[in-house]
Amino acid sequence: MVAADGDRGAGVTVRGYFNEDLSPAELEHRTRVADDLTADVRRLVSATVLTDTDDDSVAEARRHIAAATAALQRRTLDSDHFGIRYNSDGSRRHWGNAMVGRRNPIAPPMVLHHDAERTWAEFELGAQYEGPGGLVHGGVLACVLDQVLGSAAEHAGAPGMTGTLTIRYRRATPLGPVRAEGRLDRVEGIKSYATGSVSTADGVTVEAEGVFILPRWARAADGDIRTAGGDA
Ligand SMILES: CCCCCCCCCCCC(=O)SCCNC(=O)CCNC(=O)[C@H](O)C(C)(C)COP(=O)(O)OP(=O)(O)OC[C@H]1O[C@@H](n2cnc3c(N)ncnc32)[C@H](O)[C@@H]1OP(=O)(O)O
Repeated sequence: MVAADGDRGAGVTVRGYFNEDLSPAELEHRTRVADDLTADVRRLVSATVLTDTDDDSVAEARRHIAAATAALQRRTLDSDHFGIRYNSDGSRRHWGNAMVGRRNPIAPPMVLHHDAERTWAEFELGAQYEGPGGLVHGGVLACVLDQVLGSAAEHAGAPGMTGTLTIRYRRATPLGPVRAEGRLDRVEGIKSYATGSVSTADGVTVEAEGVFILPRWARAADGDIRTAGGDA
């Protein structure tokens, strides 16, 4: 397996992979703690956008937030990012990921599902993802599609870093429930081509195609990267 932020051998350094073998009970516990905390902070973010309360209430909220931040900072990770933490059996945790990270309140979150043909997620993009008034920010939609297309390629066994992502905004996406889906169309050597879309109840709003490229360091670490196990 890949070393933690270290020399992968043959001069290959892989940043952001950490081996931490967690027992099933410990993993279940950490998952529950992460989900509960992150859900609370997401509610806080939403409330921050939508509050219309008085100054005293805002000051009160800020004191509580400062206390909460200090409590969380009593002990922190050794690194400045969560990275991809994995067990020796190949199971992985991308809990810091901006789109799917279960420890990341910025993530909507998207919970990805896979079948033989596609990867998809149904989730809510609320007030904190606003671009034009009442509508989802275009950059957020690009981020969503980057993740879904990249994960579709990865799940189909052809992972890669986004080389090129082409987005077509067909019509505006109102804030609220959305569905995102992607599929791997073809593989040419180290390049995977994926397509996908975002839709609402009224139909497709955004289409995308992406080229995902297995980077040099992963080509050197080929067995490890391509055969890594599922996410927790
Ligand atoms: C693995 C774990 C993932 C796990 C991924 C899990 C899902 C993740 C979903 C989120 C994805 C992200 O956000 S990824 C983060 C955003 N993306 C990045 O940061 C990528 C930054 N760029 C890079 O690291 C690099 O430029 C790469 C990896 C894209 C390519 O570099 P390289 O590996 O050195 O490639 P190189 O040998 O020069 O070229 C190889 C072939 O690819 C072509 N090529 C090179 N760049 C591009 C490009 N941008 N768009 C199209 N094609 C390109 C070349 O013409 C060549 O074609 P030919 O001559 O052979 O025909």
